[in-house]
Amino acid sequence: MSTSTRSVAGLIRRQGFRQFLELCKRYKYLYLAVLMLQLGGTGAALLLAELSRRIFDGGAELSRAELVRLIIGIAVMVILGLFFSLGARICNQVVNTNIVFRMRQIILRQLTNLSLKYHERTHSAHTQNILFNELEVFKHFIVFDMLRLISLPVSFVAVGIYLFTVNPLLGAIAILVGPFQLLSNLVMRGRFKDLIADQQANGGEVFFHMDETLSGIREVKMNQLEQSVFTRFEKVCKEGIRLWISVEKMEAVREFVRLIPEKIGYLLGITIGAVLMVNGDIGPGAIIAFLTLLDKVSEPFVSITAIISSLQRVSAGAENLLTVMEMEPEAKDQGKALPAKPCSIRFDNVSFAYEPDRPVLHNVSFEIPAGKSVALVGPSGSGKSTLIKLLYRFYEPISGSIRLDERPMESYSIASLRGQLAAVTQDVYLFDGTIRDNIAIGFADATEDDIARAAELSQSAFIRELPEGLDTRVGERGIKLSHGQKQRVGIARAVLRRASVTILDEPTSALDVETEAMFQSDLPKWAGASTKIIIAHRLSTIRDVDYVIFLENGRVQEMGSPKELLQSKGRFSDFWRNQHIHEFVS
Ligand SMILES: Nc1ncnc2c1ncn2[C@@H]1O[C@H](COP(=O)(O)OP(=O)(O)OP(=O)(O)O)[C@@H](O)[C@H]1O
Repeated sequence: MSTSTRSVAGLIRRQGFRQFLELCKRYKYLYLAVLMLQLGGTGAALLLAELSRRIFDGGAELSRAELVRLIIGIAVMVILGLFFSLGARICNQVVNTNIVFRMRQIILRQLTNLSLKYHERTHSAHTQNILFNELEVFKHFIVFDMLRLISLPVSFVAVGIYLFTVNPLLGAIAILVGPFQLLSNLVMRGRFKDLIADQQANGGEVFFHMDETLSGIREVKMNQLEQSVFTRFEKVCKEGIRLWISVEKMEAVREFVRLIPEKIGYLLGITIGAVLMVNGDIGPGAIIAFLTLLDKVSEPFVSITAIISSLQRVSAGAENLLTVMEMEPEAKDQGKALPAKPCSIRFDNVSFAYEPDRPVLHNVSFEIPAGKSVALVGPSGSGKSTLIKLLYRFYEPISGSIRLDERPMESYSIASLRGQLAAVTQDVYLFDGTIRDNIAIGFADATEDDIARAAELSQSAFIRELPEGLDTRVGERGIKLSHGQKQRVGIARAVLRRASVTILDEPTSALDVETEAMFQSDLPKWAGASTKIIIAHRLSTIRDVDYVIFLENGRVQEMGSPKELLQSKGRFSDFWRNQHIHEFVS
């Protein structure tokens, strides 16, 4: 982490930080209400001190009526003070709740707008850590400290002036206590920031371990990894305990240092006040006022101390959050709309690499005429899925171009491009909702007829047999459905889209032979006239396609109709014979 990022000044200059500060503007009236209530509280405290001073200075000379009036005044100030603090607390909580939820919305929106590249490179636990741990650090600053920052100067000046008028010497002591308290922020500043950064990193590790264990719970159980998972997690937790205790100790030491000037001020005030009183320069009321208000004068400095500490926490502990906020989101709406009709696809010398020095595609060129079907075939890792990712514009080619209907794909908006692509993958992701929700995902206005047709064309007869039919809940990731049933729902989803391009990543792998055959023969019916790209691992899937593109090590080795390629006895034919000898023979 760079020093500039970790310095408070560097932090304030950062765009990610300012974006959150902007959020505060929305709540300016609530902040104002809190400010007024806090100032009301300071006013009540001042009057309380003044009334107390009058009682003690008046002593035996006060008439009964005056004494009663002063005591009633004190009672009113105490009650007002209570109500001011109640009101401030409620407003504070309203701001707090709003800001936390809005910050979550901002961060989630930013995360969903970031490219797939970011998400493929970042562990989901890391992202969750940002959403929870780092956000918590930020929230504390924005919600609590910002509010205190506003009321600080006013109460300091008001109380300071009052004490000065009561007695300049006592006033000076009270005012000087505060600035000395700021020194506590210098205590182990660098070490404090290092610890906070380590603490946040450890928070990320905790999330990482929990996420890995729970996401892979089936593998953990099948391989009896419970103990080793627990042992590793225990180590991370021990480190967490060490770091948290170290931070708390450091905070305690800083608090101790902060209290020293306050206590010295208290002792000095009592001593000097007593001398002045004995000499008859001030009455006992002045000392009472001093003691009542000493806290109030130093309060702003206590707040500044907390704010600086909080900023130090943010600058060291919210680095990932700020980095994410400053990333460029996908510009999904720039460009013209891709027409809703089957389109031709042309790859011209496309090369691509995920990592700079590891090319995955080399000068890939092919063309798929509009409405035709093409099978992408090749050994594992040859780059088939990568071609699809480029088509979705999840990544950009390093060189070469991809054209849709003879126009560069960059000329179309990403939103319309993705809207015209329908993909069915082997591993269909179902959201926790009903089957109907999962089929109609992204199509809020799909009619019952559309959904029923999609279910029918995807051979999803099983839905009718479920007691709640389309309203059956599928559970987390569709856990309540079999693999084949999930795939049918995925197919129904694609059918509903009526997209220009249909992409099938071996979608029938989990279907029984009979259903697969029906599915294949119905392909033209459900995929309509769309251009079809099929990633194939089984000969049965590609028998009827118009063209086959055989990829190997990121290069197109052969192209042609399935029959031609099988007859030519080239690389594709060899590959197929080796991989699918039984199917081939049959
Ligand atoms: N997100 C990624 N980051 C880095 N490398 C990747 C990423 N995704 C894929 N690769 C690499 O790119 C190469 C091509 O992968 P791709 O998934 O396109 O192959 P594939 O032909 O679809 O394989 P399969 O048939 O096994 O699905 C592989 O070497 C793979 O390791």
